[in-house]
Amino acid sequence: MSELTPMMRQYLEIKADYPDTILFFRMGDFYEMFLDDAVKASRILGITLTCRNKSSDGPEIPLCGVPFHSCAPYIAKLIEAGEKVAICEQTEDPKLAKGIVKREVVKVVTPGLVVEDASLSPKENNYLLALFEEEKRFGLAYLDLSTGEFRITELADQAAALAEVTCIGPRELILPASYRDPAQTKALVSITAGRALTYFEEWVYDSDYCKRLIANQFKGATPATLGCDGLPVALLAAGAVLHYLVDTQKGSAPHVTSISSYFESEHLLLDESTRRNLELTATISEGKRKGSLLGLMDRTVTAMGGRKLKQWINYPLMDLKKIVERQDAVEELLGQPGLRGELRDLLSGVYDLERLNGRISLASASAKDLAALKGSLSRIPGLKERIAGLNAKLLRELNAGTDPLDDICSLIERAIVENPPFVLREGGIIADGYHEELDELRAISREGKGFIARLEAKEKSRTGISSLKIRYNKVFGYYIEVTKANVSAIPEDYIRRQTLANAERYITPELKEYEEKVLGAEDRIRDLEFALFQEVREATAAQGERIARSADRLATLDVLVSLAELAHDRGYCRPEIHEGSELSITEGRHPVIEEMHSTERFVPNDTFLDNSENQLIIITGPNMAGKSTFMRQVALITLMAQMGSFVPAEKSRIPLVDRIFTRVGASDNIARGHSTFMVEMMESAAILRGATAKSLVILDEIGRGTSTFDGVSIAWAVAEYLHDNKLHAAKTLFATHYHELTELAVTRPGIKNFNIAVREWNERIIFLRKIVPGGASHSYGIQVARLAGLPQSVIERAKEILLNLEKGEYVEGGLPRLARGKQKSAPSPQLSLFGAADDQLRERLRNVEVTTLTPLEALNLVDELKRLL
Ligand SMILES: Nc1ncnc2c1ncn2[C@@H]1O[C@H](COP(=O)(O)OP(=O)(O)OP(=O)(O)O)[C@@H](O)[C@H]1O
Repeated sequence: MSELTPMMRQYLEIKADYPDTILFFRMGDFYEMFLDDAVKASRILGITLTCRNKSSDGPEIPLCGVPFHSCAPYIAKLIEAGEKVAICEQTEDPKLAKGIVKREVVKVVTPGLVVEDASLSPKENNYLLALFEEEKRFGLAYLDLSTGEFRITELADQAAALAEVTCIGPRELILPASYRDPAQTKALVSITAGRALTYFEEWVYDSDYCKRLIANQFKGATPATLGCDGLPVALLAAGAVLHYLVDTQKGSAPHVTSISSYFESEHLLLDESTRRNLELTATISEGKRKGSLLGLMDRTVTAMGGRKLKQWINYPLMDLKKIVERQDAVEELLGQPGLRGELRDLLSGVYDLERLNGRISLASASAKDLAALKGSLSRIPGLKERIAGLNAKLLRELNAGTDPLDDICSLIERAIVENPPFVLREGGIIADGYHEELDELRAISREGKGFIARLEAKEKSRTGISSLKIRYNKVFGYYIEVTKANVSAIPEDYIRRQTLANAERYITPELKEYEEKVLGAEDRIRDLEFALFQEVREATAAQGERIARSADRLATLDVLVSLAELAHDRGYCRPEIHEGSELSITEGRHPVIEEMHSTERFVPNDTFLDNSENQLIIITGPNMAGKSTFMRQVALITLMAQMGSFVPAEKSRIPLVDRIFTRVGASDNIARGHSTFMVEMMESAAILRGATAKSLVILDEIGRGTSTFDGVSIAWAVAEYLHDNKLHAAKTLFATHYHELTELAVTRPGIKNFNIAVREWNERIIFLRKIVPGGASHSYGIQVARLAGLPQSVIERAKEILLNLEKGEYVEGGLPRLARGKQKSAPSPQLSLFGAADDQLRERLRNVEVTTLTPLEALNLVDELKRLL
């Protein structure tokens, strides 16, 4: 330390308090970074790394910097890379400072707490989430600082908590310090990977401290007045979020005005793999919005609407009344295409009010933001007028609850010019007529400028120098410039200030007097304008809660219009939601695949499921026939129905479903240390544990990740369990290539067989895509392999092997192949595991010559038959 300059000592002292951030250390017009920070930041930002003290005796110090007036993109880039940035400002005027200038960290920008547009995507929330665990309860609290939304919930097991975190998709996590333990770290890898992490010691999660933080943030509120006292563990997590907020934002975040809590039971539950498998908000292959259900459904025109729609997809409702209210609104809007167009036009001029509100509260909004707020609010009266005549309850409530915020609109209208500049301290923001003193100063400034123009003319004629000019620069202020050739003609009262190669610059007392007046006025104008702007911003911030409420209503309106637009474009029907058990879909389609299909017409299919005779449907059929598509479409239609959306079908009756489970495809998770088959079995186990009679279960080829015999046995037992165990008897769609499973329908009354029809033609198959009753007998795997382009020689060889396997089956039993040949009318040329023993019994009996049988032979025969059986 002793070798260091006082400034570096100050830097290191401040840095010690912010070890896991990159410290932006303000020095004049730059933010400088030193040492390890400089090395890391220069790499991420692609800027030059230099060295301080290179020539002197002291230690070499790596250094890099970014200009303070254009630091935003640099900060955004560091945040994007998952770093946190502490902004350290000079907190006293360097001109007045004795010794080293005082400096302080004024805020820490972190990935979970950014509010600048450059670091956010419009239709995605940006959450900071705290997870806390106490007595086997898992509390989650998450905040989007950019919009002020703060939600908490509590879950009873770790898997559900992790699934919820994945669904929320926070950018940054706060975890208890005990989670640094390697065992915990491993268990949490699914949520921690790729996210910024902060660990808090136990004292932060203290109930009294939490109550104090809540009272501070929410103006004296208590957990009870916020309606959150039923979620004690989640509240402690909320405390951690507030603690972090105080720590990083230094000031307050007044637009965070309440906490809303929710319970698992309020929503149709979807576990992590189901969300992924059904590609609700992102595709499996590329993780993109496009191609997902959200991508298809999103016809919103505001960023707020886009975020809300995502929430509706992630949290379908369980409350019949609320679903019907949404449906009523969608139906009414669907019936009025002209009105819908007008509403969309008006809404598309509404900026992201939630984020504007956030920036206004955090005092980071520019005058442009205020103008955008005014422009957006000015759309509200038109919107209200247009929905005023509608009948649906939700629309009437939306209308009543949307505050046009006239007072804010007219304040901004009066105070801020039409098209204000982005920079705040250069003036040009406040409108004429808003403030008397400002108007006077502006008059002086204008007049002063006019005076200078007149003075220039006067001096030209006095000196006879026609090229004489009065100019201005930052160093000398106003001056008179005369070319070298005319210098002899200058009057005596000219005072020389500067000599250039071919000109001289002068001032006169008269010029300086006016300069003072003009420049003094301009300085004052700039200061006054900034102060007035801050006043307007503060007055607007004080109405943050009202702005937030209106913003929420407009977002809902946008989503409802979007759902109506979708229903209109794609010809959807209104599902009848009911509390019973029957799920019936007529001519249902897969919403995403039908839209992607441009060449092949999407073939609609019917579905009927209930909790008695059609509880579990075994679906067989060739590869590529459309089994997965069919099952997913049933799940998606159910989910869309519970969101309040219309659905891709001619007609549908959907029971309230408490959970949708899917076990689809081979998704392995090597990162979590599980093989493909292990994941498959873990997901199946979770389904058997969690499914209820009100659930919908989609099982796509379970058991295929292991040997055929093991696979069939597991699939068989799982189907039986879901049928026999009434507590877990969920409505189930079960696709399989194990045709043996079709036999379950014989003994189990709730199990039915369906298959997806194909037609054979010249050794090829034609997919009809129609689901029909009965089991299939053939997988046509080899034909599909041929379609996929497997070499002809491989296809031929596969056919030979298949034939041998089929024949070999019967030879192994020791029975004559000829007899088997006569049996050819038997339904299945497919390798039949369970049919073999039956066939052998039958063959054996058929060959018995009863008339010549001795009693002993008869006895032996019975014994043999029993053994065969
Ligand atoms: N009803 C339909 N109408 C038109 N095309 C369809 C339909 N259903 C499925 N398809 C098309 O068939 C393709 C294969 O469907 P899907 O993956 O559902 O078959 P599968 O029977 O599950 O196959 P596998 O047994 O090989 O997994 C889909 O990608 C889709 O393009």
